[in-house]
Amino acid sequence: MPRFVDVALPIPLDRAFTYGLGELEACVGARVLVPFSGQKLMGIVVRVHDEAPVADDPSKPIEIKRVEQVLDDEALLSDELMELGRWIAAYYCAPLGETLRGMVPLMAEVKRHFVYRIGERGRAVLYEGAAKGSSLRSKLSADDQNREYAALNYLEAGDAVKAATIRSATGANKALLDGMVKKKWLVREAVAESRDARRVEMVAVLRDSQGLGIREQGLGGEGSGPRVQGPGPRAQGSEGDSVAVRGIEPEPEVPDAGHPDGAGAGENVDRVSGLEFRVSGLGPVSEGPVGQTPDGQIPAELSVAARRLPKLNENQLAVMAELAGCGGRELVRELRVRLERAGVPESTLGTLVKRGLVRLEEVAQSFSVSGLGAHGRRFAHEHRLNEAQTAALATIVAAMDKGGFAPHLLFGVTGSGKTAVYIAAIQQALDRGRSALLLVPEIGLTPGTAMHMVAAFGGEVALLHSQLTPDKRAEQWHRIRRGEARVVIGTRSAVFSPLTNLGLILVDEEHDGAYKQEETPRYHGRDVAVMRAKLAGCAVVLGSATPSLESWHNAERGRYARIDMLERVSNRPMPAVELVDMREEFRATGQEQIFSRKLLEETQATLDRGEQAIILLNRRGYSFVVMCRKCGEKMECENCAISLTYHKGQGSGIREQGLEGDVAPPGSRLECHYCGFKVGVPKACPHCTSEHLYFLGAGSQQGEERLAGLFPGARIGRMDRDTVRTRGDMERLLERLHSGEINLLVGTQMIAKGHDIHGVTFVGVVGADFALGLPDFRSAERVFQLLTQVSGRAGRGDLPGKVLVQTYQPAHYVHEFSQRHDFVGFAAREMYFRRAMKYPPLSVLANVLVQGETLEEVLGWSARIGRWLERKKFPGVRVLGPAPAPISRIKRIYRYHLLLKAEQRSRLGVLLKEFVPWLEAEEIPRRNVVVDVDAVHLM
Ligand SMILES: Nc1ncnc2c1ncn2[C@@H]1O[C@H](COP(=O)(O)OP(=O)(O)OP(=O)(O)O)[C@@H](O)[C@H]1O
Ligand SMILES: [Zn+2]
Repeated sequence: MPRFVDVALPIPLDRAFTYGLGELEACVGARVLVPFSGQKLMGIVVRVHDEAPVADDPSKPIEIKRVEQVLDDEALLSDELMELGRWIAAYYCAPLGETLRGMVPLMAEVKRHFVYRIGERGRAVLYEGAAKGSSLRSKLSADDQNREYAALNYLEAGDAVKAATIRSATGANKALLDGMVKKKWLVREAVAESRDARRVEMVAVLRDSQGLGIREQGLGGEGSGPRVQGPGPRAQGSEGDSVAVRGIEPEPEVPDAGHPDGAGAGENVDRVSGLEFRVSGLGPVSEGPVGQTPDGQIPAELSVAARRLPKLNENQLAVMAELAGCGGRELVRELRVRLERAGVPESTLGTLVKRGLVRLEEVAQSFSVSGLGAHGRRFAHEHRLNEAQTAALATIVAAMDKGGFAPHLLFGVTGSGKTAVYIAAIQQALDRGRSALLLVPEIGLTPGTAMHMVAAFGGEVALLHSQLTPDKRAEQWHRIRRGEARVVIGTRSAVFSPLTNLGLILVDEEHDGAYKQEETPRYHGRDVAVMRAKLAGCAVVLGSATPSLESWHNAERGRYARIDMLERVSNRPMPAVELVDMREEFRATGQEQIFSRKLLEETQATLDRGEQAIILLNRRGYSFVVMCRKCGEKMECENCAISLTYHKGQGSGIREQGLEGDVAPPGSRLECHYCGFKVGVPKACPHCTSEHLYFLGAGSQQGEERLAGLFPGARIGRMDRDTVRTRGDMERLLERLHSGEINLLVGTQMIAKGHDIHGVTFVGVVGADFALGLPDFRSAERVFQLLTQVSGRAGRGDLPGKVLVQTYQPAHYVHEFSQRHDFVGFAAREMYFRRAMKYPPLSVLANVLVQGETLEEVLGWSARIGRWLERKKFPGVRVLGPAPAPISRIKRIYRYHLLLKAEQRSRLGVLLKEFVPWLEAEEIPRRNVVVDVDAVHLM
């Protein structure tokens, strides 16, 4: 028996620690509790071995500490994920323990109790036992054997149950249960002890992944013929019994049942009688490349192998149908109301839970499952994939079928219908018995994509977003690991989901900076996704209308296969983009205005036509600079080297004529957007006591106020981080846009994110090229992305769109290319600049950020690092700096940085390998020196 384990601990040290095991057993990838400098820490076993550590000084033998507790019987992190963790730690120069900690969201589980679930082997035993009687070879007494069977029976439905509950129901005590865990009949899991009952409610979930073969066919579809988008039945369960199930088909035009005057009793009953299980024989699942059928349909995708068909009475069918009709899950509270109206007894739900057809889950109340019904119906209108989509899908499916690592860049213009391709591709992965992962930059900002997925895959989706509580996150994690959720949608850390048998990884809006983690480990979710696909040996698709130059470069070098979708769906044209030269505008009007005459005209015309307009003002707040007219000083944050932003209060007393020297309305404040620091608006300049304060630069709040004055009849909405704080806020705002309740939307770059609002025909852009002046080599790329993405919101419905961009730099090449929707041209031009300046992707870059509480120590450390690098002269690496970071102080922390530019990654690797030990030897604290490999944000 191995005697030692090496444990990676969540501390900023780049090594593992050896502990003795004693009588305990542990495997690589399991969590353990160990003593560490006076405290108890949870770490992950990275090696199990027999090599006693040798002391440097033999006269002082090392005292080996013991592992206190092993928390997992099996590896929590699979070999694949452990390997990924090691790669991240090495590539991003991060301590392994801190890296692994971020990969398992279960650190909150220590003081928890255990629950038991039936395992695969337990099921086999149960069925065999039923057929042949109990095993004679067991050492247990006949009574204990009976208790074991009773426990298996009790757990058969698959739910997780506490030991105490099992004992009272079956007499099996904890020792007996743990014996069963050892035999792998049962699985043991740690879960949270207590829940805050007020914040949690129950959701009923259709258990379709359990081989029951029941799927809703579509929400409002016609119900026949193969369809590509939307929920379709798929292969599940064992292959043995070939039975195809066409599933439950709710009738098309059922009104949103959640609506008070919606589904009455009659309608629900109608829906019940409309149910049908059609069973037919079936051919093999999907042979041959998809997309080669003449009509562009996916062949054989309706093939479903189901293990057994449950017999249900009418009431039970009603509940199943109701659940299927709202995407496979619904709040129990809501469901009850509707079932009561339909005259279905309350106990029916309980019966279905007992029969294992429906599962109850707890959700935090903030998770708005309710409303999915309405969303589901809106999303449900399905499209037959067009030629480009079909070809894209065929390429992805071919890669999946060929097997092995296959990276792709899906370059699809805005409105080309990438989401439908994602859904179809995920479906194909599931049909092949494999799992799929979809990464999105931020679920809260684009709830649409997630809703589409939930509508399409119902209970098989695990949604991992930032608003999950640690408990919820842990629960989702277990669900995924058990294979109950084979489709994971989430933000960057979802790339660590414990999915097995991955078939496909999709990264939507792969250019988005939100994929970059700005704390240790500073990984890039997109690049980790590619690595995960490599380790899993599966296909990966990075999708965007404005790919990052990194991915574009990889495609040009042939590392990624490129898939193009160059046209919008349904022959919709790209919007016409026009520039307004704001210097001309000033000359003509003699006034500095936020909005040009042309922009106001176009907005008015759009509203007059009954269409919707969007106006981008990419700064939040009212004014983003407050300056003294007399001494010229700007109001800065106490903690950061950043101008304070003026946020206007909502109190009365708003003056129409500017704000100069005036008291701001009640509730007004100056705010730092980096640290959150707030102060009241001073009556006089703190530097020179002059009363002439000057408010410059219009943010979205001012934009809204001005537009309200200019268009009194407009129904205005604002979308920025002040008005949208939660996913719920965003969902409500989008709902009001979809319904047309809002016809003029003003906001920051949030409005540019993948929203698909069909009524928008005009987009106005104010001050977006301001960012061209930022000291970051990616500034042109970012402005191009923003212009293209925001333009992409126009003309997504039946009417064509128009875009007006106000600029002070009309000659900049960003405008030239974005006006023509020419990403390829832009990329070529930008690549030329990157090559000349040796910037990524034509070099490898790491940002070494030195930070500390006093300027002296920061200067001292960065100077020493600079001198060391100069002395070492690492070949193939250029060092820029040390210099103050563009934002030289944030949250009272001083910041200096050095940029390392290497011709090849291996050259940078050589440097970094020596750098970290050198820091340690020099006693420069690790947490004060951040090494940001492939840095995205250089400010
Ligand atoms: N084959 C199709 N025929 C008609 N409409 C389609 C088809 N496929 C998708 N659509 C619709 O086209 C619209 C745009 O699709 P989607 O939102 O997926 O675009 P996208 O490529 O993700 O764009 P963006 O990059 O701007 O987010 C949606 O309203 C979608 O329902
Ligand atoms: Zn600040």
